[in-house]
Amino acid sequence: MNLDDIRSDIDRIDRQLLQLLSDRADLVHEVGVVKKRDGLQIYAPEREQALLRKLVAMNTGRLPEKSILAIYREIMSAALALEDDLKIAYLGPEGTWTHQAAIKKFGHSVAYSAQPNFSEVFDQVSRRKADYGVVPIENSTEGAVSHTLDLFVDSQLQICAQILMRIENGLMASIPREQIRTLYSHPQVFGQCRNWILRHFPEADLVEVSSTTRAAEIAREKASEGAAALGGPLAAELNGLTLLEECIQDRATNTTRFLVIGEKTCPPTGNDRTSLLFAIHDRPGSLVRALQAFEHFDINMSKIESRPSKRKDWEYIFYVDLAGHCEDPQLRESLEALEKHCSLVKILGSYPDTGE
Ligand SMILES: C=C(O[C@@H]1C=C(C(=O)O)C=C[C@H]1O)C(=O)O
Repeated sequence: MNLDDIRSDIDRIDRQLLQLLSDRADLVHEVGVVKKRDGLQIYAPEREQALLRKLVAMNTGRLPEKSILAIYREIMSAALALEDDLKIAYLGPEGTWTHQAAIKKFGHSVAYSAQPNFSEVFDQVSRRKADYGVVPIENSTEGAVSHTLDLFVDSQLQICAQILMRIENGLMASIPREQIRTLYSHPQVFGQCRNWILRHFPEADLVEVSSTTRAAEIAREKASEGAAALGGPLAAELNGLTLLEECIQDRATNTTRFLVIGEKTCPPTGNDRTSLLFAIHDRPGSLVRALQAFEHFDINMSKIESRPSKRKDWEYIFYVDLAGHCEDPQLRESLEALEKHCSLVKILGSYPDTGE
């Protein structure tokens, strides 16, 4: 076949694809009508998850899993945007890792709303100015994002999905490396790059700012004072900075887990994770007995964190992640057992235990 013949075949397939996409959008619209009638949420992370898994398993062609996921993310994003003016709040400005995680989950067709800090993200969703929020919860190198943990204590919002994202930070500036005197970044990123900073910039001042994109803005504005930023490539690109070095985090597999927060949690998918917080009575053995509630019902606990309660000095709140959905009978029973040892138990949500 010559080039013209092949291209005319591609044109024919594109016409079919377009028709199929349009037919698909009509069906998603029908689903939307039913959901609105029945008072259901338009966005269904459990359905998206199942669909993506099924598509990847069905795929026998030459496109890799990553491409199938990216293409379908955008197809679903476009369909969602037609149904509802879906708005997603995230920690801005544009280009932060949280923004990139939000796009990974919701695609490019929905609306995004940049917020100056995590509490504003919670606030926007609580006041229904945004439908969902995206917040980081923990990083595989630096650990918990404590501000996010604290915000869950007084919030009525629920977790409905998680996003796992590989974080590759870089050094960015508009000046040569030798002129750098001050490094700007988010505290989490300083923690992820601690050894690299000690090796390469032991003398530099480190200044914590609200986000990596804010750091990049300052690196642009204060270049003449020797400013540089640590963050993601998108923040560099949006601020016209040069990436002087890539992948500077101390661990190559540096990954952040982000949460999608909304008004409702997600129905069971068969592979779920449940997050909750609890406070124990101040007496000997309380924590052991609380945790035995999980062991007794054979529930796997994949994570535990503690934070000061902020109500009373030296009183703590524990955050745990459990395998399973809060509607699973076994998990329900273990939570009932847990309540006997606690002054507070709050389920933060159950959601698919995958990262797409
Ligand atoms: C179509 C649905 O609604 C939304 C759109 C989806 C899609 O485009 O496939 C999937 C899940 C939902 O976020 C559905 O729930 O089935």
